[in-house]
Amino acid sequence: MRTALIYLQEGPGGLHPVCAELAAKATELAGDTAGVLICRELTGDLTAALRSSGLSRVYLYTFPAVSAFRQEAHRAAVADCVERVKPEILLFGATLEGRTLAPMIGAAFKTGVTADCTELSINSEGQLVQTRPAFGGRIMASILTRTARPQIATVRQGVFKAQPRASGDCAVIPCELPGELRPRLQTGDDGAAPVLEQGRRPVVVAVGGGLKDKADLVLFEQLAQKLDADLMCSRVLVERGFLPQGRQIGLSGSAISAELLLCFGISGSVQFLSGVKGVKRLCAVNEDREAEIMKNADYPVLGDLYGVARAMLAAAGD
Ligand SMILES: Cc1cc2nc3c(=O)[nH]c(=O)nc-3n(C[C@H](O)[C@H](O)[C@H](O)COP(=O)(O)OP(=O)(O)OC[C@H]3O[C@@H](n4cnc5c(N)ncnc54)[C@H](O)[C@@H]3O)c2cc1C
Repeated sequence: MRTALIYLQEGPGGLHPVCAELAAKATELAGDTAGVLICRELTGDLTAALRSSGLSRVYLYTFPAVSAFRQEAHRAAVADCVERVKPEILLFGATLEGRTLAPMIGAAFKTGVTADCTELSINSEGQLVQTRPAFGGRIMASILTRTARPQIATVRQGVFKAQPRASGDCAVIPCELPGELRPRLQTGDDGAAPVLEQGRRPVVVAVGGGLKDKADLVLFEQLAQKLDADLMCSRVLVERGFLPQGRQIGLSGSAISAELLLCFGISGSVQFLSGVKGVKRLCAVNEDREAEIMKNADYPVLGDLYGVARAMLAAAGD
């Protein structure tokens, strides 16, 4: 029987939402589905999330002293789990954690990784067909990992639908890392900085090429702070060195699924828009009424991005 293993990432109140989406897809792809979870301790929230995941079992690595994502610790645990389970398929959410780990595991097992898949299926030869946009989104490529195993793919949040289940059985198999890594990890000091994920708050403020100067970011940082929002950007601002790549939305950045996205001075390229498909409401501020983003916005605001941002700040009581 084919086994699909999913990397389970902790999230607010249990697991990251992409885990339930991957679990639902894995059930379609394989008769046997399992997860690998790395955490400080198995909390009640995590246990509840595992029970409703539909996975048959979870391999649990507890690092009591490691409070955040540590790439060396997490890589070692996932690699150990892959050795034990020998899955045909290994899926990661396209989160910062998933995007960091998938290529490391791919390299360790000398197999391929397909990033940001938009569809996964099994062909007549039992291989995983990994479909994703290529050439800037102009074609869809179907990629096979012909011989090496596992077949590894990352998938962004919102691409597949979660299938909420009634609480069921999910066996928890406690695992320990073999070798010298263990004592070092248990002290919590593997030397790596924790990775923080951006763009997960319900409101996101995004700035783009319309921003003239790096110093102008202050206005949008203030607005984001006032709205309790994450500040994100288009690729142009990463290229100009205004903001780090971790804040980029789009095909080669993060996909977000905010309740409300406020875009300032962003044209709405196909690459940018591919990262906002999961957004519930989009407000675009642009001085060009013909800009693509204005056609895609629920609330198009024709005007100068600085003037509108100042007016919003004033309305919010600043
Ligand atoms: C393979 C590939 C991957 C890519 N991946 C990404 C990606 O992940 N994310 C991404 O964003 N891009 C990506 N790009 C780049 C993408 O094609 C665009 O170049 C980019 O999205 C443009 O960013 P922008 O709309 O912010 O800037 P611009 O195209 O410069 O648009 C600026 C907008 O601001 C408006 N504006 C200017 N001044 C003002 C003002 N004072 N007030 C109001 N409005 C104003 C203008 O009317 C314009 O619409 C990728 C490209 C390729 C080829």
